Amino acid sequence: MASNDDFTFCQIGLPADRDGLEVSKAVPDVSGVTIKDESASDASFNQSSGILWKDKLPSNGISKRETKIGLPADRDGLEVQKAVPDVSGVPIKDESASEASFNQSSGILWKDKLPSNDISKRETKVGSLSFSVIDTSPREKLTEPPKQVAPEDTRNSVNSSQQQKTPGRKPAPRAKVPFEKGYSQMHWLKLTQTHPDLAGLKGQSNRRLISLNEVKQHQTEGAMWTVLKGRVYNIAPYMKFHPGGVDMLMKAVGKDCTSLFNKHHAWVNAEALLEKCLVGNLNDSK
Ligand code: HEM
Repeated sequence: MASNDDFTFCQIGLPADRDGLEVSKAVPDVSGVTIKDESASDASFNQSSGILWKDKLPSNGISKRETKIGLPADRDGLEVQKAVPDVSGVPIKDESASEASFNQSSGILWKDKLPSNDISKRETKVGSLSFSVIDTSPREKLTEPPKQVAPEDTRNSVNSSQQQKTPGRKPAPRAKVPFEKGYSQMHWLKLTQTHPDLAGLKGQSNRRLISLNEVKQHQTEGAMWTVLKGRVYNIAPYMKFHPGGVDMLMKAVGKDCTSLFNKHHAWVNAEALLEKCLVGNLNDSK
């Protein structure tokens, strides 16, 4: 095959691996058939001649046939379909359909998104092979050169299509702070497993009820208490490990930070992360 690039070959009837589809697989009995680009020396498409392709059969073959489409056309707008005659019962349909899709059940491999009046289609039969050559380039293209679009217009049209894709609001930028060496989340996990008393309980139970007033009194370097979802934690040891930075976490000290926490990362599993920092439960009554 001289140049597969010029054609789209389709197997009708037997939905198969699209990528692996070759003409030899789709038409098993036509080993003598070659399909060549018109410009034999140059494998590329010859725009000036407007010849799209021709198919030849060997001298012992039934006939030789050339198919031409009159005017040069947009290469991208061309499709060549090959049909296996055994499955001629399967209709080649919907070339003019308004949607491009692969329909497994009908065996149609593709259709193009073009209005019906834009398609010129020729069907030929050579021996056991039938060919459809469809010129899908819009008619006006053949007569009129493409309209020049002013650069400003192009920009506008790009912008408008981008606007359509972009949702109304941009998501808030992430505010993660690069961690200091030795203060990654992995290091924190290790510390929670090795440190004997991160909460600073000094033997006290972590089930006792703590008032908000007591929480407020713990704002020193070694004991920074906060309330999160009804539990009181000493977050002092976690300060430098907090991915949002020390400054952010400092806002939680001495008060109930539940709403702040949820505002920034409701998905974070603080119960697990701060398990070893638990001091007690908040006493709601006071
Ligand atoms: C008190 C317990 C807290 C814990 C255990 C905690 C834990 C975390 C974790 C694990 C992350 C990384 C999230 C991710 O990668 O998706 C994070 C990020 C962050 N945290 Fe916290 N945090 C706490 C409190 C707070 C508070 C009170 C604030 C705000 C005042 C805050 C502000 C942030 C910010 C701004 C980020 C970066 C967000 C981002 O990456 O988009 N955190 N925190």
